[in-house]
Amino acid sequence: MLVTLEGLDGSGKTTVWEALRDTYSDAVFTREPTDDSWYGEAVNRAIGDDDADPLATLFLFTADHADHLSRVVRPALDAGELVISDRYSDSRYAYQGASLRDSDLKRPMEYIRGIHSAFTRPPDKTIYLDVDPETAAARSGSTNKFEQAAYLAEVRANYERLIEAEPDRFVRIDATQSPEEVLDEVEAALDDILADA
Ligand SMILES: Nc1ncnc2c1ncn2[C@@H]1O[C@H](COP(=O)(O)OP(=O)(O)OP(=O)(O)O)[C@@H](O)[C@H]1O
Ligand SMILES: Cc1cn([C@H]2C[C@H](O)[C@@H](COP(=O)(O)O)O2)c(=O)[nH]c1=O
Repeated sequence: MLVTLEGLDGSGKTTVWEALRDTYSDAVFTREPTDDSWYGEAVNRAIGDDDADPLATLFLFTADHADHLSRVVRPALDAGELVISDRYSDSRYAYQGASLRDSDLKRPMEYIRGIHSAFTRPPDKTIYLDVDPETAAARSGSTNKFEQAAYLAEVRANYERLIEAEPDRFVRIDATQSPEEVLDEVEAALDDILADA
């Protein structure tokens, strides 16, 4: 089973993902962008480059996803493992959907979903840590072009569209709560997900 954690920068995904390692010690913990491949390194260069072309950036993230799928996600799922990924394809739909809003693409999010549909493995469940863009930007420190409240507001609107399209896949958690409360709710959600599997 593939469970993903999604949300704005600073929503607390990595804090939760790290804590879950103790409780679900048999699971495979992974993330996007990957932190152990040259594809991930290329993505991180694009994140840090204010002049990086948004369409080129989409394809770098998508290449990293293809490598992540074939090298980590599919083998683990084929072996019957529980995979928990800190960010996954929805990040691309939400973030690059916003970055490409003023491009020549008519419907960027649909275009990006179309590219993925030919090869991706969709998540079985997605835990969405919901936080307002101002809190997200403040917590993340606004250190790069993605961590800006105005941009994150567009990203959040895209996440809402994704949730509206697939309400059964998403579990929304109020991520403005304390870290302890957020973790409790995520663990309860994950227990329910695994019990229903
Ligand atoms: N529920 C919370 N309440 C207040 N602060 C939090 C909460 N969860 C995480 N933080 C703090 O917010 C900052 C960002 O948290 P974290 O790295 O987990 O977020 P993230 O969603 O993984 O962000 P990014 O996507 O940018 O990596 C950290 O300083 C963390 O300690
Ligand atoms: C996977 C993915 C990520 N992003 C953005 C979101 C963040 O601002 C950075 C890095 O992610 P992290 O969780 O802070 O390490 O990249 C994106 O725009 N598109 C994606 O597909």
